[in-house]
Amino acid sequence: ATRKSAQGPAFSVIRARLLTTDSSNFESLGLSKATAQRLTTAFNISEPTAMQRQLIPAIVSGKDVLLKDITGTGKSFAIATALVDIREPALYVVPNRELALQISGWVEKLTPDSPAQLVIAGEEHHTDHSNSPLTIGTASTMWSLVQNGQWENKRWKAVVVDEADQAFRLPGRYAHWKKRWNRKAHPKPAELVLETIMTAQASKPQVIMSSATMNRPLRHWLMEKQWIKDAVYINGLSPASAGVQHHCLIVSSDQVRNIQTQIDDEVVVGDVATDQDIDESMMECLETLCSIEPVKQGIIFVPNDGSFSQVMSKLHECDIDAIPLYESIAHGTQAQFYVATAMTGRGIDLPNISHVFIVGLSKTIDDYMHMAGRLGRLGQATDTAKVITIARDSKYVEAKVNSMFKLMNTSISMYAHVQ
Ligand SMILES: Nc1ncnc2c1ncn2[C@@H]1O[C@H](COP(=O)(O)OP(=O)(O)OP(=O)(O)O)[C@@H](O)[C@H]1O
Repeated sequence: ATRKSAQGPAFSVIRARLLTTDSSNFESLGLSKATAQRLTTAFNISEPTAMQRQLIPAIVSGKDVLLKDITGTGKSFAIATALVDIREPALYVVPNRELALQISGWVEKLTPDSPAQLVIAGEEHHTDHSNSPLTIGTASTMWSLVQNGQWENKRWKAVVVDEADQAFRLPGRYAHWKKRWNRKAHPKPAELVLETIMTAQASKPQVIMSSATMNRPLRHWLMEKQWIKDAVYINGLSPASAGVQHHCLIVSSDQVRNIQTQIDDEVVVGDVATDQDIDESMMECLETLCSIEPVKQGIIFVPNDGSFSQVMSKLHECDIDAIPLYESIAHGTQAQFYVATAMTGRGIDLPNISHVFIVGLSKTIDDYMHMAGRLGRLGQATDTAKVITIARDSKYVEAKVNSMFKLMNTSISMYAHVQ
């Protein structure tokens, strides 16, 4: 189907559910026999998902791609696989070094003789694989290389921006004009890196933008910039993961209670304002949840880097086995709990996660979806999977959380052990 957009050029809309052709293996999608075999031997993966059946041929065709599908459907994995198979200079921009390391781990398993070049902060990652076709890194580190005159433009055949909404962080529809001006005056590193590439190259590279939460304004902004032209738009529409329970506990100094869901229909739109501190009552609630819940492995999301050490030391004081998420990704260290922020946990895929704890209100709905999206990936059995938010009792907390869940079309379940 082809749809004419009022604000941008025409682009193809392909919906995974409309698929009719036979595309039940990776070779039939355009990947080489060697890559298809490697997927089976190294990952035990032989059948593409519905979304991947659209995505891989689109990448192989060399067209620009806009990709949206729910979290955990194999977007990053399929993009990396296709780029490895194409073997031409490709740049893969990610929001955090954790995701860069995860993807480069996949690449190493796919092509042990040609590991990706990493462009991320941290001396320990500075291994020279500059002859490798694939470069993976964070926009902030790439931009500092550009500024220091150390950036090597390779005449990229393809440029990927994963978690594109996070990379460009356009102001929301209801953002104050000051915020809009500020955003214009201070472009994000991903924007600066793409400008650098587009200016340096005579022919535009293929551009692939992906995110579970890529909205229409972002798509139009990308087309206005002319970074995306005549793109294949893949809206995966995978069914939301069934079985994940969402709870929200409201904590004050003298009680922990379930959120009230029957409240006046007050809709709070736009970014949810959040209080960034974690107080003693919230920490106690977290500690209790960590001990009473049957957690196989859990991710604890904290509001910011400042809360990190506070949460880590409290968990250690209580003998709870917790480490920063980065340590697990970078060094393969295993623990029962991993601590992350919304930013450092974006896109991370860990197979055994049974619980997500979000301490403090999510800043935005998108943040919530990405944090909760560490669970129920690719239809894993999720009958005990839980996302539990621990929010401080404050004036509009009920209205904010309820309107957020309403907009996500997700229901909040009552948590059994409290009133
Ligand atoms: N066709 C497939 N069959 C089985 N497993 C797959 C397939 N494709 C990818 N996977 C696995 O699915 C997991 C999730 O993949 P990935 O992290 O790429 O998802 P994502 O859609 O990018 O997630 P997010 O939106 O959270 O960034 C990975 O562990 C990967 O090995």
